[in-house]
Amino acid sequence: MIKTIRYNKNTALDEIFPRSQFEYEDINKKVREIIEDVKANGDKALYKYSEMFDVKLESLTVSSEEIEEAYDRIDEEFKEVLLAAAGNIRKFHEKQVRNNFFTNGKDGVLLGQIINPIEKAGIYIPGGTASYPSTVLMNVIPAKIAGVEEIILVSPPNKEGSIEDSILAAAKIAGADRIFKIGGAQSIAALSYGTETIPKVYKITGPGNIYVAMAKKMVYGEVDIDMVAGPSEILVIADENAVPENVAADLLSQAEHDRLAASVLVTTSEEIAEKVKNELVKQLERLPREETAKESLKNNGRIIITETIDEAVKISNEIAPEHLELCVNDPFSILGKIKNAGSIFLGNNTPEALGDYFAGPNHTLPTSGTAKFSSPLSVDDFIKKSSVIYYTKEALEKVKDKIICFAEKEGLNAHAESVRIRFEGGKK
Ligand SMILES: NC(=O)c1ccc[n+]([C@@H]2O[C@H](COP(=O)([O-])OP(=O)(O)OC[C@H]3O[C@@H](n4cnc5c(N)ncnc54)[C@H](O)[C@@H]3O)[C@@H](O)[C@H]2O)c1
Ligand SMILES: N[C@H](CO)Cc1c[nH]c[nH+]1
Ligand SMILES: [Zn+2]
Repeated sequence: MIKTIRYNKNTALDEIFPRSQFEYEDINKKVREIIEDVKANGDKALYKYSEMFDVKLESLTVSSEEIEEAYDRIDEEFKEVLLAAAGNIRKFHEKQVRNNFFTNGKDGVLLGQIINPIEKAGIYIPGGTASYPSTVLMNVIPAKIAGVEEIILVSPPNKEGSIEDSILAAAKIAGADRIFKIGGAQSIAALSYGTETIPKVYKITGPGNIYVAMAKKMVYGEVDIDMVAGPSEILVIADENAVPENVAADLLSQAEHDRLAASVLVTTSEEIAEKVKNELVKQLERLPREETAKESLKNNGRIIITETIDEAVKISNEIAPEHLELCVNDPFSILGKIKNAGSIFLGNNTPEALGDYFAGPNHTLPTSGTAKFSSPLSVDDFIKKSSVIYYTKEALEKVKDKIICFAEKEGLNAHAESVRIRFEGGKK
């Protein structure tokens, strides 16, 4: 069910953990066709794909009455949980806010950087095999803090043709502006090109399955995207102090997301490796999503045994997991060696699920090794910067010859002339 590998210095890292390339080429082709179809045929294509993959729809729009009714229907206990989680997420993300800055301008030169929110953002909330109100909070709250004017949320409808109450309630709490019942690659195409019903946005954020992740990759350039946040991943580094029951439970917490999710244990302890393996079998049986988790462990599950924690860290840095748990005696002592990971969880009492729902940092994180070059979703994803430059004539005169020299070296005489003309009336 899960492969065990003994690492030694000669083992190639791509032998240890080749992320499953399962059906990727076929999916790629299919996603491209869906995007082209939506681009050409708008809503008509959306209704067609919704019927094909999800459910036949009468309308794509969720009305504000439907949102209010859903909010009223959810139970009080869950409402309080949503509000408390939203509070933690807001508090954490408010620390990410950047300010404009300007130089003092005393020398006749004023330089600065001003921040503007992205005006329209589209947020994808997965909904195919599970419902993710937590992802609503994680995406909408940073957009709201950044000051995005129009937040458009899309999510696939359930079999009854509606969006779960919990998603709509979370959207109301977080402050989404409009909600549409459409999922998959077709919804990403709709947000990228616009249709009769769905507005085109400037940036799309939010995680999803392989169809969604590939579609986001393909529309990048037409719109901006946050990252490739695909099937979930967890890597646990464990020494002999780890608790096998906890480690197994945490590995399964991500395996249950998707048959292409990845759960990896890297440990220096043979005993922990064996015990975690046995625990996985035991705990799997109790899971309602047993089949998904089992398939995920088969596709992308690994137990890797190393000699040292440094080797474990090296492997982890190479895999660059979405979530990394450090279940070792002194997790803080190895934190400084971690180079590539979306979110890092320290010690035996910090389960990954704490980050998924409640602690405050974002759970939309880079997957598939992209933590080597990208970061968790943040307020930064919903802003953009403009530079500001102001010179007085005296200040420009001091540097004019240098600019003219530079422009002429590049053979761009119109550039040189645009500076010269301000001092010599355009004559050489
Ligand atoms: N990284 C994160 O922050 C994060 C957070 C939550 C969930 N996730 C991930 O999001 C994903 C959710 O996946 P999901 O499937 O439950 O929901 P989803 O909403 O991502 O995907 C459902 C959609 O996939 C499309 N689809 C399904 N089968 C298809 C097919 N055969 N051909 C074309 N399109 C098809 C349908 O349009 C459907 O609406 C999981 O991989 C989970 O790990 C990631
Ligand atoms: N673990 C997911 C990110 O990979 C986020 C999530 C939402 N709900 C439960 N988990
Ligand atoms: Zn999760």
